[in-house]
Amino acid sequence: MTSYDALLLLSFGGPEGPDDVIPFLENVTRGRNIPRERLEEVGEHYYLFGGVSPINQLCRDLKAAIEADFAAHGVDLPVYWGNRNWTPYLADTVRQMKADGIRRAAAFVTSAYSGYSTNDQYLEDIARVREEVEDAPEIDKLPVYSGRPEFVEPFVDGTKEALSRLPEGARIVFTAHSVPLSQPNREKYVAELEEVARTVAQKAAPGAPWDLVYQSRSGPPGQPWLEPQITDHLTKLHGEGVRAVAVVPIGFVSDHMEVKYDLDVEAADLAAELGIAFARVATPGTDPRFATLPRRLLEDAR
Ligand SMILES: CC1=C(CCC(=O)O)c2cc3nc(cc4[nH]c(cc5[nH]c(cc1n2)c(C)c5CCC(=O)O)c(CCC(=O)O)c4C)C(CCC(=O)O)=C3C
Ligand SMILES: [Fe+2]
Repeated sequence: MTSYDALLLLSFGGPEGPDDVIPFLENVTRGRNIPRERLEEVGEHYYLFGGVSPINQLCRDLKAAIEADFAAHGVDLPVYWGNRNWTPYLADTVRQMKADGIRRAAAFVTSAYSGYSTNDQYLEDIARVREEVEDAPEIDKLPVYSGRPEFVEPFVDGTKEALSRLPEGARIVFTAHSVPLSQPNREKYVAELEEVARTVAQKAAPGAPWDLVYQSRSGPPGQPWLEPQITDHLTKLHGEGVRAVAVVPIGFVSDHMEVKYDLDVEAADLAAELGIAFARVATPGTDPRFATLPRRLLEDAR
């Protein structure tokens, strides 16, 4: 069906136990000017979960769901998995692909948006590893998919469901990972987030008020990042009399640590303190619609 002979699932990576946490954080932040205190703080988030990030199992599950979708639709392509920051490292995966005779792979990245952290940095990873591995297969990143219904629809259903559980007058609060204002292609990232937020709000609750806010900021205090942060925003909403929120993490494809800690622990605890009813909507994860997306993008790439 395509000129590709493999699909590569390309992700962020995360620690698999307490001893992995510091080396993982060092991998993520090498050369990126993140204060030591922030690293120690984030390390604690991982220790709270036994040093295991949810992201690796989420990738295994997504890989299995993609393989099942391929099998159900007669797509005879092997699926490989590699990460930027932890095992299985992309370089090792690419060596395995080469050993298996793969010549040209399409990469499906676990991030839906344009922007540096969300797209360009993954392109850099691919380019670097292809330099590193002699005679490496060609690897084309599949297009940004934030506008695709296979990504958006699970958020629509989740938002409807959350609103149905919350009292009247709930505010829809979309969240995404903050990035420095100076980051290349930040405008494209924000424009796509606004588009997804608008679409989900319109489909889930036409006319209902919504906000787009940010989370998981990590740079030095003086450096401007995208704002407001969800915690400040909850305090502000409380001041305006809002007593219920549906929090929709449109910036992410799976319920990994930034969702499990920064939303389900930190933001949820603050909401409880403020007396705000809080419902967090699931990310696409292994939603069957989302699992069809690599196949659909491959069909388009044909
Ligand atoms: C836009 C964006 C996404 C979404 C796109 C995508 O999904 O790829 C994302 C995802 C993720 N970020 C993750 C983890 C971390 N990100 C960090 C640091 C940073 N993230 C940034 C941006 C983003 N990050 C930035 C600009 C930094 C500053 C350093 C730098 O410029 O690179 C740090 C350092 C410590 C800290 O938080 O300060 C950690 C540990 C995990 C794994 C979670 C798990 O283990 O389950 C995931 C999926
Ligand atoms: Fe991050």
